[in-house]
Amino acid sequence: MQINPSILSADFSRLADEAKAVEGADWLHVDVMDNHFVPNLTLGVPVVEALGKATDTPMDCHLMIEDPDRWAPAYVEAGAGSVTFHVEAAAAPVRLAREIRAKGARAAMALKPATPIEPYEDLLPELDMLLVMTVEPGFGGQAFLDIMLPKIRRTRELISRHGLEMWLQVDGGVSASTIERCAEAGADVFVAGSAVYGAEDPDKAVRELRALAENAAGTTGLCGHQAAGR
Ligand SMILES: O=C(CO)[C@@H](O)[C@H](O)COP(=O)(O)O
Repeated sequence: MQINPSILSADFSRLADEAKAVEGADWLHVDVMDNHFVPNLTLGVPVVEALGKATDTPMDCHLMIEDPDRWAPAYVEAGAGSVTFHVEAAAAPVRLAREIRAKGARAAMALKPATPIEPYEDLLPELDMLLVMTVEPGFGGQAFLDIMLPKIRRTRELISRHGLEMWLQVDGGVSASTIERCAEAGADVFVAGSAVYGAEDPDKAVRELRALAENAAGTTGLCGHQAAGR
């Protein structure tokens, strides 16, 4: 059970300090938005490079951009340990996943709420993680979409059926009141923005979310950076 705070909800004028404020986190979730794939604009390669120098927590870069085939490798070179591209934006998802892995990072693929998992079942062995979006991508602080729970469950079933070790991440509206349902449905990596950075003590919020997820799933897995890495 891994908790990845989303820096979209952090104070961008103090990014390095905000990254250090969650050192008990498994990964730092970095939301890259280009104002084309999603209606918001955040940060790019130079900021990821700078963040990597500011924290020991590995970075999980979620690319909400057009043409990830062109840009994703640059995020690995900038220091991302995991790079997620959207299947809706990728021209050649298998080639891209192989390229990310060949460069030494974990390869992950994201699905927007209206994108089903079933057409992509055969791609699962090419991936280290699948991200089921539980809000429409673009903004933090949105309400969790309960209607995504069956998709989380079906995705976990497919992963098990193929005997894969891959992680199943959820992102959007994850909080103390929704994380247990996600864990019960089979998610094991949880992105949380406002629930972490909106808390008085972000690191404590990470620990509390992890405990809720572990209890819900009946696990007591590794925590912190022990669980991260390939
Ligand atoms: O990718 C996104 C939004 O597109 C997320 O990573 C959000 O940043 C999560 O924020 P909360 O919903 O947890 O506040």
